[in-house]
Amino acid sequence: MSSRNQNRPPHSNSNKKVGAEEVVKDKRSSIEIEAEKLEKQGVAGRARAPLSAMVNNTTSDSDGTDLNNIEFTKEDIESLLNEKMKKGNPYNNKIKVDQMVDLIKRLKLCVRWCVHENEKLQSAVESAVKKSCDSEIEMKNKTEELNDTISDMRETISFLEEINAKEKSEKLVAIDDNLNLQQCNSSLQSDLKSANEAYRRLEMEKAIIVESLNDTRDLNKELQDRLKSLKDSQNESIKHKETLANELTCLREELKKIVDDRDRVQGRLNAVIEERENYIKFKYETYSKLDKLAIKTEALEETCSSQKAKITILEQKLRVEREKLEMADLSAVETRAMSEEHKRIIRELQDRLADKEIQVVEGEKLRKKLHNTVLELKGNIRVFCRVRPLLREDRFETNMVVSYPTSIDMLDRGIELVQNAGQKQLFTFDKVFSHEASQHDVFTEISQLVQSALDGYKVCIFAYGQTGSGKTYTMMGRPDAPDLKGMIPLSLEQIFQTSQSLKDQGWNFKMQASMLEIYNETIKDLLSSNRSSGFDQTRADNSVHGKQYTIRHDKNGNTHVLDLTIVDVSSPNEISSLLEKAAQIRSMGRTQMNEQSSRSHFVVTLRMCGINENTEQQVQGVLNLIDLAGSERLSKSGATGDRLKEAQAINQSLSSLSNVIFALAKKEEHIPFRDSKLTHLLQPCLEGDSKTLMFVNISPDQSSIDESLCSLRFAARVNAVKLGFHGVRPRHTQGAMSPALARTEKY
Ligand SMILES: Nc1ncnc2c1ncn2[C@@H]1O[C@H](COP(=O)(O)OP(=O)(O)OP(=O)(O)O)[C@@H](O)[C@H]1O
Repeated sequence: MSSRNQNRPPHSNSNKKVGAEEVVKDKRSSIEIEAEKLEKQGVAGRARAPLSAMVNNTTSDSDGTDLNNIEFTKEDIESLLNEKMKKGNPYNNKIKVDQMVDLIKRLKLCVRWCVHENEKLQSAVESAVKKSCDSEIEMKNKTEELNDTISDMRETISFLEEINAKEKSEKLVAIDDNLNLQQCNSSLQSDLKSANEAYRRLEMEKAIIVESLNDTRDLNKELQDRLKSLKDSQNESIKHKETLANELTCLREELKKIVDDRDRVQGRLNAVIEERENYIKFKYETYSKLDKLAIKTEALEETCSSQKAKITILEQKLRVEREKLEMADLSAVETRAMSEEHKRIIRELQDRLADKEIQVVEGEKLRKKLHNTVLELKGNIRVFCRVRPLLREDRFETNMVVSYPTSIDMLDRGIELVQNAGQKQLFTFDKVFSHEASQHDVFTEISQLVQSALDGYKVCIFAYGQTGSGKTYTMMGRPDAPDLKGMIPLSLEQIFQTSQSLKDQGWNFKMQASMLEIYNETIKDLLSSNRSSGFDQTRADNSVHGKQYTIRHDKNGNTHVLDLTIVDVSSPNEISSLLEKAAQIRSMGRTQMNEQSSRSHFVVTLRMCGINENTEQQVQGVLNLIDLAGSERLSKSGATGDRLKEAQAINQSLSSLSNVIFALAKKEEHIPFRDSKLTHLLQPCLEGDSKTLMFVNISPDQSSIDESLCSLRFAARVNAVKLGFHGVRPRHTQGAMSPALARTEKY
């Protein structure tokens, strides 16, 4: 500001100008006065030319004098005006005139110079006024520009102030959040200080600009008032403008620097914020880890303290135990000696126990051998008699026609048939089951026989009796009641269970099942996949295909029905489903004696082949389970047509069985096995190499007394038949231990 004031033109210059004007005025007035004087003196006749004409003669005189090269001072003019005529000859007019002319000439020249100078001044004033106007307009424009610049600067300043405030708040937050960032914050604060300084400088510059603007305005007024000083003022203004422009440039540069600084600070601030966020994240993670570590440390400290306590206790215990040990060491030798003695006794006892176990096994073997020998020596077909209870159909019957002798030798072996006259006919069998005997009671008696099949024997169990006497009930049970399973399903289940338990002893059994019926002297395959279920379908199948199955017996006494379906079975469930299938297909019909009468002989055969992988023993057993069709008296049954034909066929095959039995009983040479399919099939069972059991089923009602008597007589004959297999052993080597004999714990 001072410099600008210093640059301002001093007022003395304008005073000088004013002085010059006064000098000109003075010159003009003095010239005019001199001219008036000359006119008065009459010596200025030639100088009376109009003043304006002299004035108009600007640059050169009429005599060619260049006015620019001439300069009259005030003293020159005053001396010229005060010049008097030189004293000489007062009468010499010529000299006086010449002097006058010379003076006039000089005066004229002086006047012309004055006029010329006046014109120059006037043109200078006009150009100065014009320049002043131009300068004023220019100043106005510059003033506006400066005003715009100032408003821009103000906006920039307010923007910078906002940024400043924001930066300040962010800095404060950063300072609060993180003390570690104080260093960064201090640098930011220094940046902020520099920004504030720049801002203050800008403020000062702004005040300077405002002041200079005011000065410029004052100057402008002064220039208007004092036109003479315009040139200097203009120069001054130009200089001032240049200065302002320079300052503006400087300000812009500074502003640019500030913006750059601000961007840099912003970048650093962003980096600081990012660093701060990372730090906060790291801080939280560290805190959580620290918390976990603190928890773990606490837990470990607790564990340590508890462990220490335990260690202390254990150390105490250890001391006590050591003391005890020391005490115990003293008696250890004695104890060891006692222990050795005890061990010796235990070893002796174990040896004796093993010997006893071997003796038990051998004893059991012997018992089984003797049991089988007794059975074999007995030599006849065993007969069990079973009486069924009275049924609802027998409701008109009041008394049973059977009774059971109670003497000791007859208990469970004798049965009496009470005839009309009260006469009792006694029959004895290997076992008699009263009408109260359950399926379980019956099976308990045959289970050992069934078991013989697994030992390699051929076993045959069949049920004989008049129709409706309980053969199917005994052999198959009731299909709708699992608790009333008959001998066939119970026997097969036992075979599978026992074969499973024998696996522990190294026995592996392969089972094969076949099921057939003999209907009207024709064999029918009940497991054939070609036939569907149903009585009628069976007949149709047979009639269509008319397949004849041939019965063959090999030299080992095994029976083969050629082309018969043989199914490998490995579980009781499989055999149960086969039984179910066969029972559905089996020929059944209604007779007067039985609602569901078996119209065929039903034969289930299970072949079992056992191999002991430990002893390499092999056994082959066969279990035949047969439910025979019921005999009936044709006159009583009232059967006709197909039923009559069926009944005749049944009776025929049963009488063939009787004939075979009678022939065997009489030891005839020819045994008519081939008279019927049934006897042909049963030949090996009746000939010898089998253990055969016959159930004779009895109806206890009065109306069946004759059939019951026939059945009992027939059974008695069967019971008396001596089979010719004395001394015959099962298929495995004589004397070798069979699977059943090996099962010492069970039998
Ligand atoms: N021990 C018994 N306990 C209860 N009911 C029995 C007994 N024995 C047989 N029955 C019943 O007597 C009826 C005739 O029995 P089952 O069908 O077994 O005789 P069956 O001798 O097979 O006759 P068929 O020769 O005509 O086939 C059936 O209803 C059966 O349930």
